[in-house]
Amino acid sequence: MTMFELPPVPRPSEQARATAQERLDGLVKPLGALGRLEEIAAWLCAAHGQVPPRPLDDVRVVIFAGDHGVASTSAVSAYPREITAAMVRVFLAGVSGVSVLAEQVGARVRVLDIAVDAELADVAPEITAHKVRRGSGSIDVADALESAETLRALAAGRAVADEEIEAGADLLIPGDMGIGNTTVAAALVAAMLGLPADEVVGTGTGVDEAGRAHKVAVVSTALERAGGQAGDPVALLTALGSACAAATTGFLAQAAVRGVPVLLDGVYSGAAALLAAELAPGAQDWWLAGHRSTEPSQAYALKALGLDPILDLGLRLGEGSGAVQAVPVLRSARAVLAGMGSLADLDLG
Ligand SMILES: Cc1cc2ncn([C@H]3O[C@H](COP(=O)(O)O)[C@@H](O)[C@H]3O)c2cc1C
Ligand SMILES: O=C(O)c1cccnc1
Repeated sequence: MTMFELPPVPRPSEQARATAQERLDGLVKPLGALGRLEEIAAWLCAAHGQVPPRPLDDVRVVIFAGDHGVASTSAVSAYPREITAAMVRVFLAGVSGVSVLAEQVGARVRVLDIAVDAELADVAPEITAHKVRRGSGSIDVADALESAETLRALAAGRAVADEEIEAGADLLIPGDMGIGNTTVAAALVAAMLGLPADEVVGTGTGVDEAGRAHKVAVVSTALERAGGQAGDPVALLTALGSACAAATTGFLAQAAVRGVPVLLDGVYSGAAALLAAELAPGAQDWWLAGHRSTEPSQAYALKALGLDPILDLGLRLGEGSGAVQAVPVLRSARAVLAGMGSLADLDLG
């Protein structure tokens, strides 16, 4: 087991959750009539240790961008590797899918070049402050990273979570950008959960059936090459992950260590969450799943974490685009607790 020590994850307040449930039961509605909204309201109270929970005004998306060697050496995506760097410019220009959707809910978007296979320091120096390397290794033929790079990427993700929390984040959302990353996510989930490649590989950006079969072969080869590291998340990230996967893992683990709620997004944050929960036991108590991706590995990851997606819109974009759309649901859950009258005050004439 690779040594990677994290501070313990605090427990959300069970007392606040119970108080919230009592309050919800007394609101002016039939018992349980607000369904999942009630569960989310109680979850937020447990996270904040108070009833009602605090407003979720400051929502921050962090996009971890990087290239994956598999996309250079093998046809695993419907789009070319160069899209990754090009999309970083789109995020900076504020016209990406997640940029537009985040604006709808007043969330900020920050993009970081963790391992883009291009020189982006001239474009925006601040985005390369946590860069680990240019591209990660092609997992079917070599390790994705050196162990020291994995540790650096994990530390970078943790440092970014700290930066955002210290700047006032009420809610964090991980985003991803990296052509080929659904192949890496599938490999990580398969290795963690002991599943065959064929169960977890999806069509990503839209490969056809032959393309999916090729992805299955690539993931199977990678799993055979890396064999038997399921119990060691750091070794798994080194062998089958990428710098972005490790940074996202560190980000999710550190948010939990700091007791700050997270809305997970799609397939990439699902895979990272599985690893982060292994590194930081109890971290999943601080996360909600924003939406269900069409990628099968996300469903396995969420099930293993005991998380049930809030939205199911058939999205397959990533970037944090699904999670940001669940933000209004969380705000509604809070508003119900903060504003509804009580059944006891009902005037029955
Ligand atoms: C223009 C464009 C914008 C994107 N934004 C997110 N992704 C998403 O698609 C990629 C993963 O799918 P695959 O494994 O099939 O390559 C990642 O970059 C992910 O963030 C995009 C993909 C494209 C083409
Ligand atoms: O759902 C996702 O997260 C996803 C699906 C396909 C491609 N990129 C991301």
